[in-house]
Formats: sequence, C-alpha cells, structure tokens
Amino acid sequence: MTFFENVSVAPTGATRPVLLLLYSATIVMEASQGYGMAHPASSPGLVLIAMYLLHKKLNAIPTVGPTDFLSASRFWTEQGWDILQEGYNKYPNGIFKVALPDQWMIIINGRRLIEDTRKASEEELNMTESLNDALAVHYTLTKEIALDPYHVAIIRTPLTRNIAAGFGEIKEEMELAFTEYLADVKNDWVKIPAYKISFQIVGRVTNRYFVGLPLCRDSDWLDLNTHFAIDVFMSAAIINMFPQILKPLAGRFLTKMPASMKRATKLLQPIIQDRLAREEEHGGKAWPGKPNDLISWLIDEAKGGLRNIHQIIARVLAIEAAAINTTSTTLCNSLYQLATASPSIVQMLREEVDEIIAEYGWSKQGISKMCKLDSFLRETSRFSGAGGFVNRRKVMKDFTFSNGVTVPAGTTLCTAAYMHHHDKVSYYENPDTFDPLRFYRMREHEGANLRYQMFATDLDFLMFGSGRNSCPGRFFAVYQIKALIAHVLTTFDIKFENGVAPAYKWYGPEKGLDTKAVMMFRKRQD
Ligand code: HEM
Repeated sequence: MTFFENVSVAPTGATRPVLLLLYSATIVMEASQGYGMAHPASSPGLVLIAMYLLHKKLNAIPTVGPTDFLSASRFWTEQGWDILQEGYNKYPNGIFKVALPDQWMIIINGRRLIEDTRKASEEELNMTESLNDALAVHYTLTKEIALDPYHVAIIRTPLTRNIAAGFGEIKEEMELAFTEYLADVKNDWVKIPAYKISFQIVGRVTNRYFVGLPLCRDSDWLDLNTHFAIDVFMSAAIINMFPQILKPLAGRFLTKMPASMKRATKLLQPIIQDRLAREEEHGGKAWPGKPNDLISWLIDEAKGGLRNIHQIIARVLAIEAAAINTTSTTLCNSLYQLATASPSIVQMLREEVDEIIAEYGWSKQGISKMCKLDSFLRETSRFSGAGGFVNRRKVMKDFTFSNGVTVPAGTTLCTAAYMHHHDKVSYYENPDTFDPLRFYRMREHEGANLRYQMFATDLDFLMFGSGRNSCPGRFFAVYQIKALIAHVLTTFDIKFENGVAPAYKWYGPEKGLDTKAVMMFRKRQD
C-alpha cells in the first residue's frame, strides 16, 4: 500500500461548496500574504468579496475529475492519470483544473500556453514560490532557503563550469562504486536490485563531486542524503494537507529537518569549520589546497546571516535533495529501457561508446560526443520519464493567457509532462513508439545539433522544465547519467530475467518506477 493510498479518504460526493470555500479561503490568504495586504481576517467583509471574486474566476476554468473535497484524494491513485488524460484530450491547447486535497491545480496544455509562461515575469508567475509551497520549504528545509535561493546561481555557474575539471574524479568514483556494489557480478548472470543500486551509485558519484573524499564514501552521510529527498517530499505532502492557518504547527511537528541537521552536523561541521579557519588564516577566499567543491562554492558565495556553519549545512542538504533522487530515478529508468532494448540497439550504442572512448578517453568532451546515447536517453525520458507536474508556477497576480483565459492570483499552474510528451497530434511522430534515434535524426537537421541534446530545454521536452527557471543542475545530471550508462554498456550485459520491463504504476501525475524490480547483470561477453 502506498503512502497516498494510506491517506486517501472515502468519497462522499456532497461537499463541493465546502471544497470551494476551503480552497478559496486558502488562496485568498496566500495571495494576500504574497502582496503584503492586510490579513484578510482583519476584514471579514473584504474576505467574502475576495472569495466571491475568486470563486467566479476559478469557476470560469473547467474542472476535470472529482470536485468534492473528500473525493479529491482519489487523484492520488491510478485515477490521476485518467483525469489528466481526459483533461488533455478535452482541452487541447487549453486550460483545465483538477482538485487536489489541499488546492486546485491548474493545468495548461500545449506549446503556445507554455510559451506564455516563459514570457511571463516573476512578478506574474513565480517558480520559487510554487516550489516553496509544493515542498513546504519553510518547514521541510529552512525559511532562509525559501527566502534566498542563492544556491541556484551556484549550481548554474561553478557547479556546472567545473564538470570538465572534476570529470577525472567522477570517473574514478563511478568505477569504484560499480566494482563495490556489483562485486558479485562475474561471467554468470546475477540478480541486482536496480533501483537501490541506482541510488547507491548516484549517491557516491554525486557526493565525490559535491563534498569530496572521504565524506563521499561515509555510509552514514550516504544513507542520510539518499533518503533526505524522500523525507522532504513525504513531510511536505502531509503538511500540505493542513489548512494554511495550521501549517506552522503541522510543519513544526512533521518536519524531519532537525533530525537530519543533527546527523549532517556531526559529519559536515568539522569540514566547514576547518575551511572557515583556513580562510581567516590566509586572509581571504584563496588558500593553498582549497578543495574545488560544493562546500567551498557555498562558503564563497554565502552573505551575511547565511554565512555560518548551520546555514551552509542546510544548503548542502537541500542541493543533495534536488540532485540525488531525480538523477537516481532517471538512471534506473534508463537501465530498465536499456535492459529491454533490442540487441542491435545495444550493439549500436556500444560501438559508439567504444569508438569515442578509444579516441577521447573518459572525459567530458568524449561524453558530449556520444550523440546516439544522448538520443537514447532523451527519448527514454520523453517516453517513460517519471513526468509529473512540471513548469509549476505560482500565480502572483491575475494572469491572462494568449487564449484569453485568466488564472487568478494565489493559484498554482503547471503542465502534465507525460501527456505533453505523448501528444498524439502536435509534437512527435508516433509518440507512443520508443524510437531511440528520434533525437539523433532531429539533430542532423541544419542548425538543430544543439537543440535536441538531452539537456537542451524545449517547448516540446519538459523533463527539466522550461524557461529561465529550468533545472540548473541538468548539465551535471546529464553528464553523470551518460557516463554511468556508457560504463554499463562497456562493462556489463544486462537484461530482465523474463525479458520484460516491470510495469509502471501511476500515483497522481507521477509515473512511478517499480522500486523492487530485479535486473540480471553479468560481465560483458562480446
Ligand atoms: C535527471 C535529473 C534531474 C531532473 C529530471 C530535474 C528536473 C527538474 C525540474 C523539472 C525542475 C523544475 C523546472 C521548472 O519548473 O521549470 C528542476 C528544478 C531544480 N533542479 Fe533539477 N533535475 C535534475 C537534477 C538536478 C540536479 C543534479 C540538481 C543539483 C545539482 C538540481 C537542482 C535543481 C534546483 C535547485 C531546481 C530549482 C531551480 C529554481 O529554483 O530556479 N536538479 N529540476
């Protein structure tokens, strides 16, 4: 039984007005806080007018799926997929809303409306605010992270710029991690729990780059940060079931952040303390032997009250949470796809990897030349990537789309990635067919070489979001995943025992991987 099945409530079908009132009250309160308005409770008359207007604006957007509060939890079952697909089919290039237990989610369909969101200013549609809400960042992480996401610029610049310089270490850790976690794999087929292994290997490689030796091999540190993202998502899901007014109380008791901070402090405090002391000793940021890693980049950029040990530790945890879960699940999904690919496709990918490694060695440059592998992985993410709600934006002031529909301030909008990637008419030829060289061929068209690389964002490919807020860690994630799959291709044969990939399961908008699936590995035989 899943978390969401656990908390679902039997539908009653009779509470629609209550739902509307509850949503309206929540949205009115959130919108008023966003604009520094007087608290709505200070003027009940104003609240009623605001709720009436909001109700009217929300009513103008069609609803798909359950409309009553108690049945809204049905969305968090496999019915979520049916509801979204129904809305996608019914309103092509249009807008609809679905009821979630704590709010309306407004879904925008199609390229044209996504383009509108890209052009909107942060004062109109805001990604950070939507993330702060979705992950209850004030409570599950810290209020400083919610208020000042300076780490995004660090991921975008030093973390991404240093990939080439750090590639030798990434490669070393990758090989060691595979050797260690797949120690039993020899010439006979061995069963391997792919989901678990994906987290272990990504945890090791990511941490070698983020925090270096010896911490990247510390079992307590790895255990903490490979589970931390799940803790954040789970706590946020429960906190978000409480009405706005009770969230501070719920947040205080339901967050796991204090316990995680305690564990992290034991391991990180001495490292940060030592680096701050060296800085002081040498009178500045540059000192001999300074590690070129995430801890140093955070210390270099932290300002004012954010420049202390506690705040730096919280920031490291937050970045690990953004990086490890997403990269591990993408790696696992890619392994599932590779294990069921035809021998000719595997052969083709191997030839490409072998030739490039022979010419360029294991380097960032070599990895970027693996165009067939890149296409295979981008297609895997398009075809069967976890999807979910992407391009989440909080509506900061009433926003009118180019099709004339207005979404009210205080609501949240997004796009359903899977439906967009499988659109039957608009974007991809035969979208329900897995075509490993789809993007390779598209890159051959004049001027399109860079446009269809795996990390390139595009109105038709939403794995990393789109526009100015698209994922800043996507370059690191893609180089890592490509290197890991290239290593698997050169070193192992893989398959599923019965030749069939495990079934996916839908949870609301998410296409969930089978976390218990067992794959077969043996040393490469050809
Ligand atoms: C395959 C792996 C990954 C996937 C699929 C992924 C996906 C995403 C998506 C969909 C968004 C939202 C973008 C939008 O709404 O427009 C996002 C944001 C973000 N990602 Fe990633 N991500 C991945 C890896 C990483 C890594 C490795 C890091 C850190 C090194 C990272 C850090 C972030 C951060 C900090 C944000 C928020 C950006 C902001 O506030 O502007 N991600 N990611």
